[in-house]
Amino acid sequence: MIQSSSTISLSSLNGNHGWVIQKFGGTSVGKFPEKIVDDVVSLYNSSNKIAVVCSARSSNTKSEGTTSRLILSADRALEGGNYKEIIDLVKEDHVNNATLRIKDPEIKAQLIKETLEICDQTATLLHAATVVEEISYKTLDTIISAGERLSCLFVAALMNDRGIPAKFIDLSFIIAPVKASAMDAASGSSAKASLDQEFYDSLAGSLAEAVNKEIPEDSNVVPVLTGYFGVVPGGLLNNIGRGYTDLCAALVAVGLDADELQIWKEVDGIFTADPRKVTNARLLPTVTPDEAAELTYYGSEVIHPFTMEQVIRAKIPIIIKNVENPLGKGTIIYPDNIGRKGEATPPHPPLASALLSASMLNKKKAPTAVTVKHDIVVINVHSNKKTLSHGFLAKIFAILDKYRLVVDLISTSEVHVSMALYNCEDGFHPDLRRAMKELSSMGTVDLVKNFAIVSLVGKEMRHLIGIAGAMFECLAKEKINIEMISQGANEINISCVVNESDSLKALQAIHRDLLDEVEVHSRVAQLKLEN
Ligand SMILES: Nc1ncnc2c1ncn2[C@@H]1O[C@H](COP(=O)(O)OP(=O)(O)O)[C@@H](O)[C@H]1O
Ligand SMILES: N[C@@H](CC(=O)OP(=O)(O)O)C(=O)O
Repeated sequence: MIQSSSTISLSSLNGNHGWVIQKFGGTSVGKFPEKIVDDVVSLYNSSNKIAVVCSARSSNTKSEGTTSRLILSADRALEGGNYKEIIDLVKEDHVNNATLRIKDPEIKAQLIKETLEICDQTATLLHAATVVEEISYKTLDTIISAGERLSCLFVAALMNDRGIPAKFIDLSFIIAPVKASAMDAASGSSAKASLDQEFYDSLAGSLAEAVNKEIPEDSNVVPVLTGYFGVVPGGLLNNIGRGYTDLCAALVAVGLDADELQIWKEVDGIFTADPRKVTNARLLPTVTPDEAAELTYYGSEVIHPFTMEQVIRAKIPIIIKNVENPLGKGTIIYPDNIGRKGEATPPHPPLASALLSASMLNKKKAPTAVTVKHDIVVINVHSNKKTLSHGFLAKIFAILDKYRLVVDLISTSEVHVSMALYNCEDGFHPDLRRAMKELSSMGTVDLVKNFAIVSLVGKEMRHLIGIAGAMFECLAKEKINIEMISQGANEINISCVVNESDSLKALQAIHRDLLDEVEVHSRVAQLKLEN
């Protein structure tokens, strides 16, 4: 295979031939597994040692994928419903996939046998849950682990089938179980659970050990690691959430002291806006970890936010690339003020900017991207106290905390609080209803749905006076009503809540006025003249 310089990993360009970690999402495994093997893994494994980390298979969208099905099966088991039909769907999907895609009869038979075993073990676990009428976070995590085990068994089999020697490595048991005390068990919590840096460092070490044990140093066998990495304190789903495979890949990269972490998706990288919604959206060559985290949190699911801290601490760059376009340059996520492994720290920003031409400066001082988070509800609480009550906010947060509700945006006065929260249910999530009931003891409470959060993100926005005004002026011009406004404490995000029905118009108008290249130059020059 011919390699253009843009396709070779950054590490091999630097003359290193160390580990490169490649993470593949569930929809890529579902839709293009042959491309993963033939076009991506084979492109890199002549120049680097490759470790592959995969998520559970989704044949269409993530919400219909294996992890979502397994979570549904657990819900069904708890309600005493028919969990078996869900497991049968998972079984059928994986057996059909193996039958269709694996050519070698021996590899195929072994894969189908192991697939059936995992599905049967999961059904047994679900049956046990129906008997005890309870599913602990550990049980739920073990149920969802089936997704990554099934998917990685398949990917390893496909690689072997297509001539790339590969070995399946199950990371489900990498973490020693945290023994819950009788008191923890009674309160349903795991008080000693702590996902601190010490935990992550030791986990990264264990992940590297698992790889080194299975793959000898001079071997060309590609380890295929389950993106599920065991029962973390407090639960993987509970404490890290969906998208945990990115974090797994990051910790593998840290443990193996990799030269880079590649996150393979179905888009060319990170764009100035969702390219499906904004035709002029531009691919960004680089973004900082803070920008990537804000974009993910506010609707552009680029990378799990916990991933960045771990790899950047180890000075490992992250590259987002497209499985369908492996020759593309992708987007590099790395801070602009920290040197990469083996490199000196780059010049301090003022010195760096002094070297840039005036036109480049104009280009730099613009927002980076605009994003929309859908399925937002707004809760308004109006205190019934006639005088200032210092416990008002504390009480509200205690109630939200009790129901594990996360507030995306908040605006407050002494007696009034408006909060925007994510709610993906058709109606309202039961915990949201319960919280509303408790909040109503404090005053008048109303809950309104069908909103979206529109966020403008960019590290340069800290120094761009007038940018908030420009964003809101743009929305006013489009006659879009703004329900709430907030500027993130980190100053790289300005967000507002608008009606869901206006969200696409808002996204496109903000991109046109503040991110389209031609518009940005004149708009930013105008902001400078005004100040
Ligand atoms: N700013 C953005 N840049 C790139 N993709 C974005 C952006 N905002 C939203 N998206 C959407 O995020 C999705 C992420 O890519 P995809 O590979 O499908 O996700 P996953 O790997 O999680 O299954 C794409 O469908 C893309 O349209
Ligand atoms: N399968 C898991 C973990 C994951 O990371 O998925 P993905 O890489 O497809 O976003 C989930 O759906 O949450």
